[in-house]
Amino acid sequence: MLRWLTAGESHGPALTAVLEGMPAGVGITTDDLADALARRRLGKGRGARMRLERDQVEINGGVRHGRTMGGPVAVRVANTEWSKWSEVMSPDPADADGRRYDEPGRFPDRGRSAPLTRPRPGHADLAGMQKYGFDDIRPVLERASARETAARVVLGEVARAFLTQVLDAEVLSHVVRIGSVALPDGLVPVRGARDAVDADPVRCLDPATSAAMDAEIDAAHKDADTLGGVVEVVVHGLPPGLGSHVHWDRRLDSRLAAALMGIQAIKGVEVGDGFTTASRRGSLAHDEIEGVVGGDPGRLAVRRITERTGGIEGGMTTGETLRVRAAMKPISTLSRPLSTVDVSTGDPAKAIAQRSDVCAVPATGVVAEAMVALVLADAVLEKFGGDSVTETRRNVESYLTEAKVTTAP
Ligand SMILES: Cc1cc2nc3c(=O)[nH]c(=O)nc-3n(C[C@H](O)[C@H](O)[C@H](O)COP(=O)(O)O)c2cc1C
Ligand SMILES: C=C(O[C@@H]1CC(C(=O)O)=C[C@@H](OP(=O)(O)O)[C@H]1O)C(=O)O
Repeated sequence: MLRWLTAGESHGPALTAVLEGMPAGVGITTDDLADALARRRLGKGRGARMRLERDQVEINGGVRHGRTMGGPVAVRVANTEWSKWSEVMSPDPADADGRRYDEPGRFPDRGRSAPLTRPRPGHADLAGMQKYGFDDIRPVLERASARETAARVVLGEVARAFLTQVLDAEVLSHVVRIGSVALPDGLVPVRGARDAVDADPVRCLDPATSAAMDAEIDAAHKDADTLGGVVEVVVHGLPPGLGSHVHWDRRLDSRLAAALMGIQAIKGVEVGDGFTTASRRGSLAHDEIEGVVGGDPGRLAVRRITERTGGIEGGMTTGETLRVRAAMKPISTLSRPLSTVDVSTGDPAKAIAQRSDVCAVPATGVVAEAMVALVLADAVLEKFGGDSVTETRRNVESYLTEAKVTTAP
């Protein structure tokens, strides 16, 4: 069983990520993690912070000479802008001279240390203040911020390496909607399409749609507004039988949905054709099955004729391409801020409006890949076990070799 945890604040010294349960022998390097973090910074619509800041990644445990050792993998992702925030976000109450950060007059111009009291509708600000009894939004926004997704992406990269090395599976994502602009139905990235998708400014497969999405972001930016959209994660190379129909929390679709919903600003999840399927008749909703000639003698090879169900039936992978979507709401920090209440006075006010992303949908695809990779790595270990990559791979091979019915590629 895989377990993972992240810690750290948006403007803190570093994020910390821990992944427990990864077998030994997974090939992973600091450069692999840095490349994954660089992908998360890509994409049109990100705010000034993405240009100013750099991720500094360091593996602090669980990996030796480029291979996992079976112990918890610990990673630190430092923030190069920390020096500008070291007083505001100091973990200790006083500096080296013993002067307290909360002493009256300590911050004459207040600046970043001034209490934030005008909660943004749509962010975690108000509910977080109410829940934890804060009179300042700062401690809420620091942890609610999607800066934390950098920590998930490094762990997801370890999971991705495991899936590649055990199954030759490939996890990739693409953007299928930004605001009102949608990719035409039926365009799904093939194996190996990741670099081409990443090279596009909005991580969209189709150049004409990409240009329209680009223009949509420019228009929202000009209007001091923000946008959401939809990302799709596609996984090639999974065997049938990950997850299970026998209990709600063993269903793979339930686990994927929870993981995707756990990403900041995700408000909807769809498996395969999901919501569209709900409007179809049964005769056009499912993937009919056919036998494939020319398979191994003595066993049956099958495939689905269409790809509507997204590669999951009964909470289990079918062996077809897995396809899940996540819908992201528009960013809630608007430079033309929404109405709110100043909680220090009770007066009507405009919400805090710091620099912010206009659209973070392309980056969210990379985060969604990480979450899907973690859930799938967990499901692979649940089904096949193994304390080393070699052992897990051997278990996969014997399952596939002995299967009476195989899913044809
Ligand atoms: C990659 C990414 C970047 C984001 N960037 C911003 C941002 O710049 N400004 C903002 O207000 N929200 C941003 N968000 C969304 C907030 O983090 C999110 O709305 C907030 O934590 C409240 O959670 P909820 O939307 O799930 O209710 C981003 C989300 C993601 C996934
Ligand atoms: C820092 C990241 O995203 C941040 C996520 C975020 C939010 O509210 O979620 C708000 C913005 O930060 P700030 O308010 O400091 O400008 C984004 O830049 C990142 O993705 O690395």
